Amino acid sequence: MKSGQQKMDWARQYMPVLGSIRREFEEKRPLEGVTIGMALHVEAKTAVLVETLAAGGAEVYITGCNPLSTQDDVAEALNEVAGVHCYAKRACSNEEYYAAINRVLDARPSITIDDGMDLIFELHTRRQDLLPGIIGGCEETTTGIHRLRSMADEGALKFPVIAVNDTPMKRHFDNVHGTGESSLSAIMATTNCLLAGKYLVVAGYGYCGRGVARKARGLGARVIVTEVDTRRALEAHMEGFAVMPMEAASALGEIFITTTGNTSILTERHFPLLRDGAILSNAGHFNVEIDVEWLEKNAGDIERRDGIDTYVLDGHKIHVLAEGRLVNLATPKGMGHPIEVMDLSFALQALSAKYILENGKSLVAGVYDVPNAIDEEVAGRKLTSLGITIDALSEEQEHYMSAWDIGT
Ligand SMILES: NC(=O)c1ccc[n+]([C@@H]2O[C@H](COP(=O)([O-])OP(=O)(O)OC[C@H]3O[C@@H](n4cnc5c(N)ncnc54)[C@H](O)[C@@H]3O)[C@@H](O)[C@H]2O)c1
Ligand SMILES: N[C@@H](CCSC[C@H]1O[C@@H](n2cnc3c(=O)[nH]cnc32)[C@H](O)[C@@H]1O)C(=O)O
Repeated sequence: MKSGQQKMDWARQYMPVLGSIRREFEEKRPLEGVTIGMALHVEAKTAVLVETLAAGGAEVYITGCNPLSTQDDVAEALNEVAGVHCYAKRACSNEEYYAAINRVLDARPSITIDDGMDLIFELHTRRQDLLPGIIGGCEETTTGIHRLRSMADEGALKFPVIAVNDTPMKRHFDNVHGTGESSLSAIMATTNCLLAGKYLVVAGYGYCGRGVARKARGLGARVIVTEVDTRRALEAHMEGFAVMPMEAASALGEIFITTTGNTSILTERHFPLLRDGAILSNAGHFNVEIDVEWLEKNAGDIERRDGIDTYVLDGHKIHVLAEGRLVNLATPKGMGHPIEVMDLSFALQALSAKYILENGKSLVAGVYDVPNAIDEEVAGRKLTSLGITIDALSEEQEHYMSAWDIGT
């Protein structure tokens, strides 16, 4: 077996939820004749989602959603799956990246599945001619949904999109546990540095940030949190983390992980304050949380290793991992989120794609929650796969929970 197929085989065995959906898809073929266009991180777990959609009868066209996260052997293996066409390539240029997005759109998909909204952006700008053929889309990540909501607010969004990220079965597991574990393991595998006892700065205490902060504390790091939201800063404080502005944290931190989805978190204001040998990484969105562009232009000297660029500023070394792109996916050692976590996220994607096919035509353009029934179904399937049973409300309890006239 070739390495890409071996990776898919490995992932498949820890994806019981998607496996159960695949068996149903094979039998009922709910996506028969549908063309799906996708831009996701092309690696083994994504490949298992793709083969599940193809098993449901879809013709799938896929490319990457990040120039550094594609695993070429998996891309090759995907091209051998019947009904699948994969255009992703690791370390592609910006031009190649958008050319591949356009090849996916050339297939005239009626459903889109995005991670970061690059397909939908292209459709609403340079490929508007294809909009009438779109039934709807699904979006995987927080920043993609921020962008979609801004489009919807301006009346610019032209079809319904399911906000897969925002449903509990996604963000409470993928963003918290997935980003927490995969970012730290990628940093450790890339640097071989110890976390125990180190000052580790987490920028942003949202779903991703709290996962990173908690798991880093579990490994013995001294965690500092930076925030701009008063309530989240207070939550971090009461969880026992030190909270301070980034300028103060810059002088203390030994490892930095940005998880804000915002821009300009570590910039020329902070670089001169950093300790010699500080390690900077991003687990948020795109390559704008750390101002790598400024470092590239202003560093006295630059040394490049596999997954680590070292910038020398006034004799101080600043190490940036994965060119400031998602550290858990874009470092050569980054494998992305753990398989079991992506099993949940991609089960939601498969069921949401089916939902949008069945219901998209009756929905007006806008951003929609994953239907609660799908969220509950994924949780139920996961519990079943674990052999865990839970209690059910009795009639008396159901009545009590919905009554307003029963007091002290
Ligand atoms: N690496 C991954 O695999 C992965 C996984 C899931 C999500 N993401 C991405 O991570 C980012 C965060 O996602 P999330 O679900 O945690 O979002 P979130 O909205 O829950 O959290 C982001 C937090 O960052 C804070 N923030 C914003 N600007 C800040 C600033 N200047 N300084 C400090 N804090 C600031 C916000 O107040 C918020 O609390 C998004 O871009 C998302 O797309 C990455
Ligand atoms: N395309 C942007 C968007 C952020 S990706 C963040 C998303 O990646 C997803 N993700 C994380 N790990 C994996 C993985 O291993 N395979 C596929 N998707 C993943 C996860 O669900 C999360 O919402 C960028 O590359 O900067």
